[in-house]
Amino acid sequence: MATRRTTRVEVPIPPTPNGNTSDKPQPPMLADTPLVANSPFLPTTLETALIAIYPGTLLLGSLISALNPASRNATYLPHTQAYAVSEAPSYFAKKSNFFNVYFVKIGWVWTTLAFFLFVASHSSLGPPLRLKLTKRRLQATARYVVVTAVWIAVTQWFFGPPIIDRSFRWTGGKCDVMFDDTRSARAGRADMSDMEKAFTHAACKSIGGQWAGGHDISGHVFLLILGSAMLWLEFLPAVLRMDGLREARRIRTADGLVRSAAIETREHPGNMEVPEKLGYGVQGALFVAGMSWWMLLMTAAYFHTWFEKFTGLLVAFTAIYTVYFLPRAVPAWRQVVGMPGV
Ligand SMILES: CCCCCCCCCCCCCCCC(=O)SCCNC(=O)CCNC(=O)[C@H](O)C(C)(C)COP(=O)(O)O
Ligand SMILES: Nc1ncnc2c1ncn2[C@@H]1O[C@H](COP(=O)(O)O)[C@@H](OP(=O)(O)O)[C@H]1O
Repeated sequence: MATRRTTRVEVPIPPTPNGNTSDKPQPPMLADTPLVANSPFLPTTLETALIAIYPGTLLLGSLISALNPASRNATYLPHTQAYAVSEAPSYFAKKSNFFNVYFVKIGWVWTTLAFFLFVASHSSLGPPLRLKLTKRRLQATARYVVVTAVWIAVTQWFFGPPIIDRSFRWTGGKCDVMFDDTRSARAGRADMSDMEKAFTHAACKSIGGQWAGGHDISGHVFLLILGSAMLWLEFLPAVLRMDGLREARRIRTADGLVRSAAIETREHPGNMEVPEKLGYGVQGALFVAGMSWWMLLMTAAYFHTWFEKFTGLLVAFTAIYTVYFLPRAVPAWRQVVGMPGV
């Protein structure tokens, strides 16, 4: 059987505060590992740059809609969160566009496929394409389950209507059904429970009503940021040959002190097997993350108000922070979900 070529990455161990240096890999003894000054609650410089792409994309989209004459002349309809179909300023401004229907609308399927292709095929998590449960694979799955639970709660179901629909109601929105009195709309209304009538956007649309009056967090912005940020933060630490996203991350250890994440890397502190080729898993995740970026830009340019997009970003960032950053500062939470590449 062919074996994969690997590169061993040595992480330079800087001098300890008392001036000692170590030229051999040392066992992960906390007392001997260097302390780090920065807070474990904060992302590294590279992570900050990666995260800044998201608000940057929302700003760029708003700029496109403000400068594009076709957008400026089109009529924006707040109850559909879109421009009037007959005046759509671009193919991507139509809800029926191919990428919306077959990529975003079933976005969690693509994110899930890309995630598990990566987890099953990348050698940093376990033997590629072999059904072996490793701690890294289990913890990656735990991260996926938590992020998926947030996606379900925000967009699909949260002990009844999802959070997006509940927050719409809390901010004064309602289902306006006055203006559709067709036979099918009347039949739909008769079939529905009182709770459905009052609460869900999907049910409101199905009876020909208009979801109007409240704050409608952008589900597209939320889903596209949540899914793609999860993929980036999973595969970047595993493929980077530099310490930008891996060892430069700071964690709080059991003794309450802050150190480099390298000390929790198994086998040898600071060392990790890094395959030379990207492989299908990383390529798949890159493809889904790239498509998500493009659709995020299109959503930013043609749909929703800026505040609805901003709240979509905020909710997605809260979930990403809880799963990918908070564990660094909270050892008990790190035991459950781990850290990618560690
Ligand atoms: C409340 C907590 C629940 C706890 C449940 C535990 C979770 C365990 C996870 C188990 C694995 C789930 C596997 C999921 C596999 C799938 O992906 S199947 C369904 C795929 N569906 C989608 O991809 C739909 C994506 N679309 C949307 O979310 C919305 O359409 C939208 C993009 C947000 C936009 O909504 P609009 O209505 O168009 O505004
Ligand atoms: N990039 C995009 N391309 C096409 N339609 C988009 C879109 N972003 C948002 N929309 C549409 O705008 C509406 C609000 O989206 P959301 O709240 O999920 O951000 C949804 O309409 P429908 O619910 O009528 O399909 C959604 O399909």
